[in-house]
Amino acid sequence: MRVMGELWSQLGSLMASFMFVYAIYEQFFPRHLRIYVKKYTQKFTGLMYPYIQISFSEFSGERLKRSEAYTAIRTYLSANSSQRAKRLKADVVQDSQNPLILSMDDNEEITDEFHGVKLWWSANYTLPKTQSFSFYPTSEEKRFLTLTFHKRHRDLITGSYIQHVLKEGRAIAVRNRTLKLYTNNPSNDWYGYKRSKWSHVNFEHPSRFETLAMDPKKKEEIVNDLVRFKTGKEYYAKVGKAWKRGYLLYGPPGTGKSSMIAAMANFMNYDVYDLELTAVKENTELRKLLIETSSKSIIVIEDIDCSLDLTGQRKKEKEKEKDEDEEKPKNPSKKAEEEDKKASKVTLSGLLNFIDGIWSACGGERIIIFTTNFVEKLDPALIRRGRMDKHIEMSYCGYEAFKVLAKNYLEVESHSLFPTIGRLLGETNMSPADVAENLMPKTVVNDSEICLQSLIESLEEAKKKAEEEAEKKAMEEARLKEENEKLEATGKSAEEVKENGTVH
Ligand SMILES: Nc1ncnc2c1ncn2[C@@H]1O[C@H](COP(=O)(O)OP(=O)(O)OP(=O)(O)O)[C@@H](O)[C@H]1O
Ligand SMILES: [Mg+2]
Repeated sequence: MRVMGELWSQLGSLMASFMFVYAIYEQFFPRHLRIYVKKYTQKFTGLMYPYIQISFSEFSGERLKRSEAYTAIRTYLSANSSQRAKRLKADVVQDSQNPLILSMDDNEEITDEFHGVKLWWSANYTLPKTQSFSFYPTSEEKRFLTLTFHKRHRDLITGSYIQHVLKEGRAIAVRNRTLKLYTNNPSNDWYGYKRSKWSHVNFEHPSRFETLAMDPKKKEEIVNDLVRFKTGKEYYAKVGKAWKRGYLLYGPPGTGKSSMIAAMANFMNYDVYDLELTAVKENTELRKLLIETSSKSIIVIEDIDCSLDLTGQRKKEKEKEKDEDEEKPKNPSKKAEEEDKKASKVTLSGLLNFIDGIWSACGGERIIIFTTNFVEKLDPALIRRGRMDKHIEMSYCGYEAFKVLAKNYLEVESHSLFPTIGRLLGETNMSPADVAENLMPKTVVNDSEICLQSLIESLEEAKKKAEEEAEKKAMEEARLKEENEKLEATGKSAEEVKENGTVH
């Protein structure tokens, strides 16, 4: 004990002398001299120190994008560290197959071995230069992983080991992958505690191509297109095109546009980013959201005609509004507020840049899908080929599509009522959603005949309704035609009639 006590006191006085010398050095040595000394000390220790260090930062560039290498290495180390590291960090990921994820804690070090060579990995972080007190991690905290190895193994490590780690990390990530459905947060939440532009939940949609009711030829064409895209990395590189593809899904409500997106995601094993454009204030925000999406993903903008002021129709309406505005002056402050609201929205050119600007190539392997009920309303610039490479029409239920639904819902592949249904489907428009609703069993007993009969009744009703509406329309047209003919006969202009009342 006495020896220990003496040792401590000697160490204490040594530290005190060192601090004293350092204080004198700091005080009396000019700054440029100190830099000089530091430079040569580092050079000298570099000569003596036989190890090489490589660091991998969490974010590449100016914190724009999470580094893919960092993520892959972290995954590799998480898979290996739980046995080797002594201080582990536990993350509970609720929506994962394996909810408890263990990884090495900050400032912890683990060893790895490659072809008999030993190397060290450590997880580190640096704090921001200007510190302010906060309960939450600041956005300036920089995390990085450091790899240390002996300099005589430089070629092996930089040549094969790092490639091995990245490959393994990516493979582990694919094996553990559960599909995610992301939705964008309002920009006010981007820099708070959560610091996240996208929120996600597990994507567990049951829709598959097998359950999708549509023309089998069309379905096969889409599946082939997707396979070509997935396996086309070299092809896209060869022709100098960014590795992405745009689909425009259009058709009446309930024809399976959203179901098609889910089927695509399940088929490709891609995450889905459901982009709510109305929550995006401006074009720069749109770009930031895009950069934060990962590759192997589908970016979806549903009902594009409703999300934005992008349609020719709406532009005209806006012009009309403008004219009206000029006529009756509004409360000026309210008007300014409204103008401001309009100005802070995403524009068509912003969206075009989002789809095919240079930023959209970051990450690659991405599919962009727009859906709309009214394709004719969209600005042609938005949907031209090259942007939306493939236009897919989701139409009313045909006979082939009905057969898929009957098989899925009733497990029936043929029935004596099928021909009647086929004829009625050819004569009237009914969405697959409505057909599917009729095929759902109404009682606990799953009687396919009752369901098919109910579908026939609905189809007949729909047909009758459509015929009545067509008759009404024809009568209205005939009345208008007659009125026009009378007008021409009297030689009066339409304006005159409007002013003086109807023609008799
Ligand atoms: N082609 C289809 N194949 C199988 N089921 C379908 C199909 N179309 C619609 N359905 C059924 O109808 C429901 C609604 O379809 P979905 O949401 O995909 O339509 P939508 O075209 O996206 O409609 P909206 O234009 O209103 O968004 C789905 O949950 C699905 O059960
Ligand atoms: Mg939909």
